[in-house]
Amino acid sequence: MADLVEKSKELAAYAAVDDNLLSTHRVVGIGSGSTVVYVAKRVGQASNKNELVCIPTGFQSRQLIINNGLRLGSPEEYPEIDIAFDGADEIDTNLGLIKGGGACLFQEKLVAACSKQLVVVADYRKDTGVLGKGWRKGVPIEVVPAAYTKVSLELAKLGGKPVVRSGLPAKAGPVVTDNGNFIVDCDFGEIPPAKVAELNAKIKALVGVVETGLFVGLAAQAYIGNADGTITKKTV
Ligand SMILES: O=C(CO)[C@H](O)[C@H](O)COP(=O)(O)O
Repeated sequence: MADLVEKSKELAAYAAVDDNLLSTHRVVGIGSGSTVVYVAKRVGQASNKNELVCIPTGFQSRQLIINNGLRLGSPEEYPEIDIAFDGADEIDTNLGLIKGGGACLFQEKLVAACSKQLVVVADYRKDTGVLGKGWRKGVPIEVVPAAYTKVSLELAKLGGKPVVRSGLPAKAGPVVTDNGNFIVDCDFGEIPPAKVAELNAKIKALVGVVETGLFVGLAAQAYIGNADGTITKKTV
């Protein structure tokens, strides 16, 4: 099982890079998570790797860029990104996403918003069709620490079950993001594809919320590695 999942991540990532990284591309966003490890490896093998600048979505992503011999840039220097590759926790039929399992959702959304094209790479477990059906419950929400109790109360009024993400067993207390904030994982149950944008807007409107892990209208394509060694390609 673990081998199948790992193989499907590699399949999806390699195919996504091989199909979409063009010789004309110069600025490439590199997402976060275990599937993106294979993206960074494949970009590091590209014939035009020395002409690329790679924009990270967090600490892990920076390390992947450096360790694969790629040139590191920042959204500050490169606010226009040709293409970005990133993982997802769940993918719906409109290519709406839940992201932030690795607590990198703010920088992931920043890079996605700067990119002309976001290509999602994932194993078959993430292709849930409807957000909120996956094994990892809840929408990750990055919240300024001083506001977490206020925001949690308001998320409950929106119908969610908020839980501040704990750092245990590595840390007693909340997970702290690369931006110094907390993550509140809020379970809203199943979110129909047509309702994702509305829920995202309601959460974003709460004072103290930095960003949500709901990605709406950002992904252009998804590459899903299947357990049988095939790839499902989805576009909007
Ligand atoms: O959003 C993310 C990190 O914040 C990841 O892309 C998401 O959690 C998927 O990770 P993986 O490829 O390890 O399943």
